[in-house]
Amino acid sequence: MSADTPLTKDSGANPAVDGSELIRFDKVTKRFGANVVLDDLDFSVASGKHVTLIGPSGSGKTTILRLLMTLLKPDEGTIKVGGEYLTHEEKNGKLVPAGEKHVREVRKNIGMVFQQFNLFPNMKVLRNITEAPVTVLGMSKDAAEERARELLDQVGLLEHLDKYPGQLSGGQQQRVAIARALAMRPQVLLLDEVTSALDPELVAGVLDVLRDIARSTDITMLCVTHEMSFARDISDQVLMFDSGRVLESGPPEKIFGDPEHDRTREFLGAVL
Ligand SMILES: Nc1ncnc2c1ncn2[C@@H]1O[C@H](COP(=O)(O)OP(=O)(O)OP(=O)(O)O)[C@@H](O)[C@H]1O
Repeated sequence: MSADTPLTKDSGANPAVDGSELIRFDKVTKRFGANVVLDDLDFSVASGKHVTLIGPSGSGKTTILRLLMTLLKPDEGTIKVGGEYLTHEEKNGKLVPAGEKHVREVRKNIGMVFQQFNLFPNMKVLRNITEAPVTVLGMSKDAAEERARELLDQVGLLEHLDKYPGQLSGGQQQRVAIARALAMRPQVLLLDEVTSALDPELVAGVLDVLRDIARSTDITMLCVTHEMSFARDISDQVLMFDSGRVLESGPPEKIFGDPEHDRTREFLGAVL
């Protein structure tokens, strides 16, 4: 299957690239009061692919990531990750709202990096990374520390493992946050505008780390970004959102080079 397999419901089935579909939104609607933020949304992401969500402010991109992190619940529809319902579980042949234990299990497959880093300020860098693997996955402290060192090396921060987050620049903190997310060995990494809180001179270092991860691992990435050249570099697929729906999708060269919709052209004209 080629990387330009369409993802919208209007374009029919979306078989996964390697046969496995990692994320599936099925008729998902999310409202905040009268504001319909996601409108009967269908889309899926194939395992190992890097998918970027673009679109105007308020079009629902971050809401999608927050639903996947179970920070929000859909009003209608279902979400599956790795073939398991995130929003529901099957009991006695019936689909019922998911319980906490089920949600925790499915969510182990998902890592997220937030705009604001969200590191634990009172823990040193190494402990920030080992904490969840030890407490949630039950890894031994030694194994977790070995893995944390490998990851810190990968994000170029090995010499800072004994510092507190407050002693690091924003860009360095964000690279620690990336290492922390990867330490849980998630199948999918969610990236929510991870450079938008950074001083401009720190952006490139973080994006380089993510480019390296995209190139060197088989992790699935779902990324919300306003960094269009980064999106062009790492994406197998770009989804253009408008008013809570996928307006169009395709490989970056198509979306950035020859979009179908005027609305996409206008949006890209404003941000590029
Ligand atoms: N907790 C909330 N309560 C009420 N409204 C919300 C909440 N979270 C998001 N919204 C609204 O949902 C809509 C979509 O927000 P979302 O953050 O998903 O958009 P976005 O496409 O990521 O925008 P941006 O590019 O500006 O981050 C917006 O109108 C926003 O005001």
